[in-house]
Amino acid sequence: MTRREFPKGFLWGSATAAYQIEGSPLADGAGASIWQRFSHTPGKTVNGDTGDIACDHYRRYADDVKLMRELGMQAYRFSVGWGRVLPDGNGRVNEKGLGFYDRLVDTLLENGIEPLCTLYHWDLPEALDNRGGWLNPDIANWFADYASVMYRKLDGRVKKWATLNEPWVVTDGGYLHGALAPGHENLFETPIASHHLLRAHGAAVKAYRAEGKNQIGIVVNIEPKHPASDDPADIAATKRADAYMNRQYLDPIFFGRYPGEMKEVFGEAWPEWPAEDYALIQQKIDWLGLNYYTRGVTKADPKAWPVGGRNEPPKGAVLTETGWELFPKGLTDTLVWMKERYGDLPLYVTENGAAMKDPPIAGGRVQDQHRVDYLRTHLSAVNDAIKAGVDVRGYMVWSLLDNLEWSLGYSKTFGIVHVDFKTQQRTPKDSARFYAEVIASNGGAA
Ligand SMILES: N=[N+]=NCCCCNC(=O)[C@@H]1[C@H]2[C@H](O)[C@@H](O)[C@H](O)[C@@H](CO)[C@@H]12
Repeated sequence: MTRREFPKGFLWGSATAAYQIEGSPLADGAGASIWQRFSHTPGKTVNGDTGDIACDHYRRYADDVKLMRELGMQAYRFSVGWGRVLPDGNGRVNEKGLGFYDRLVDTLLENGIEPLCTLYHWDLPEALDNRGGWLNPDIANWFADYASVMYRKLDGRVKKWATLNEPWVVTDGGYLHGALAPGHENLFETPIASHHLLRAHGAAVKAYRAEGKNQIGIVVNIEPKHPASDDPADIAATKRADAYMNRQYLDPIFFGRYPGEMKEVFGEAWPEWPAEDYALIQQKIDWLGLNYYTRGVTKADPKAWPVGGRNEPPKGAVLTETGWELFPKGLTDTLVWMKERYGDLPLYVTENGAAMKDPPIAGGRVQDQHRVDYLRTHLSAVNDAIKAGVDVRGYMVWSLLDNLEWSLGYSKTFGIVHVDFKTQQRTPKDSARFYAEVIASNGGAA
């Protein structure tokens, strides 16, 4: 094993999301989310899987925090179920829902684990979706009001906030391709939802500056886009794919403008926006979260909405169970690119992991060597970015637990801890043992 030095104080942790692990979606006065509705709509998820129970984390959180401590975790990135706290999406606060996150944060701190809080991880209150959701310009204020409720309750104990998780997936999955809640397939709605997500992000950051005393950022999924060949059509499609996924959200935040290719991508569906929107979106942020899984290889294809290019991993590529190419160098390249394009602000890898075909439990072990190898190569890639001068401050493995992989249900498992969904028994996999060694050696075991 090569010794890999990570900076002193590098933050090692794991990540999850409310709807994927909590269960009890309507308990204690919680309001339904769009994922409650979507997962209960026949045909929307594999096997009709829902988050009704999931990992039962709403009730088992104390044991899960204890498990994090046993693994030596220093941080835990979780998300808040907006509807649990504001059942109608705005207005009255559900104190019991807020109380869950209050207890979770205290339990984490009592166990020496830093809480990182994501305000929005895809589970919009159904009540707000019924009023247009991300298509209603008022959602920027709804989101900022909800964020302020959370700041008042948790800021100080939570020192790192993220407004949104992966706005690209929210819109590409939820408004364009219909694969995710709320399940729309509408080219015209997609850029409108994106713009309102960015305005909501800006409004929440502005609200934080008025009363927060710590740090706030945003979490984006980025993957390097490479042309399938040197055919000019492939190269042009790759540029559009890069703009659409990788630059569409951070360019407005850092430069106050969308990438020029967006007009090409959306054509007549691409709207114009007023200058004051960009001023709101451009609120200064303190840190950036990168969710990295894979790279994209783009092949020109006029039928492939909306960039006119489809993802085509090269022959011989090794794929995970979700069909994503193993490409750890892309993590190094992306971290370097983010620093060079957006400046030297603190970066955190807020998600990185893989769905692998795990062997069944045998003798109390899950020998997920593929996942160990994935983590080892990607941690090495993070270390390469640090050596290249990128200010990477932490790494959160996706995910702590096997959980509800959205529309794929429980059929795909990303956890370093196995969950038996019949008994709710947690079993650390070999990858959890490996990760515990990595943490204990500050990366040396990678
Ligand atoms: N081709 N291709 N491209 C890959 C595009 C990745 C987009 N999906 C994500 O990043 C989601 C993120 C989410 O936060 C989490 O809630 C999900 O459980 C994980 C695993 O799916 C990842």
